[in-house]
Amino acid sequence: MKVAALIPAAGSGTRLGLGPKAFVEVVGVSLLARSVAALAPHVDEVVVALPEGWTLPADVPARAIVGGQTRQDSVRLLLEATHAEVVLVHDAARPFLPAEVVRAVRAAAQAVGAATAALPVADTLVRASGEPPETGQTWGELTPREGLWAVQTPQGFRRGVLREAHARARADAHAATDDAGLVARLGGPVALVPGDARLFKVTTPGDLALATALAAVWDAR
Ligand SMILES: Nc1ccn([C@@H]2O[C@H](COP(=O)(O)OP(=O)(O)OP(=O)(O)O)[C@@H](O)[C@H]2O)c(=O)n1
Ligand SMILES: C[C@](O)(CO)[C@H](O)COP(=O)(O)O
Repeated sequence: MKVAALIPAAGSGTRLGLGPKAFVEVVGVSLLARSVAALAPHVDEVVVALPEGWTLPADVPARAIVGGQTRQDSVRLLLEATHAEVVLVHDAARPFLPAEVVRAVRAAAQAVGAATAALPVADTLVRASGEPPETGQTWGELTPREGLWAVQTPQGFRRGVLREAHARARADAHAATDDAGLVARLGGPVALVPGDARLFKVTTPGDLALATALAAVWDAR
């Protein structure tokens, strides 16, 4: 059974503020190169969605397409660019991807049809309320965290399952923040596979500082 890694990397990195985020380097290696290196040994091919006008560095073992306006568009275009039976969708912005998570998501996707890495929420959760001018947002309503998981990538799918979910979302003009949610929206089962704290998404300058510190340990493994 052919397996492809699909890497949405076409974002502009607005919150980080350093240009297209996939090309930002952590200790000399880009987020994209780190994500591709983590997935390539586990799959038959790696396909990456890049911002228009950007090219894949020669030492990154992948095939590139031009991404879309949103992450959801980029993943839909990636799905059209492969014939693999199973796909692993992984954010370029999550560079520290343990091999055991890749293996577990792949196995669950093959067994169930859809699976995602995720972690049980460990913090107290509250919905913020209002925007008072001087103090900012205030405590609104406490949200019980029991049973809540924070969703990561990789997310694995039988390709037909995810194609159908994207087609239906497009027909309904439905936007979602991830791909497993599109499958769940149609009533399909999605397995939750234990992720990893190191698999955080590099989103803000604070995350980049954390990534730089972690890279020293990660690269010495
Ligand atoms: N049109 C888009 C938007 C996002 N992504 C990718 O989806 C992943 C998660 O998106 P995010 O972390 O939000 O990245 P950006 O969109 O670049 O960040 P920002 O929202 O701060 O601009 C990233 O690997 C990003 O490159 C993509 O392929 N195509
Ligand atoms: C797919 C994702 O990483 C799962 O947590 C997340 O939803 C991406 O969100 P973003 O706003 O596109 O970064």
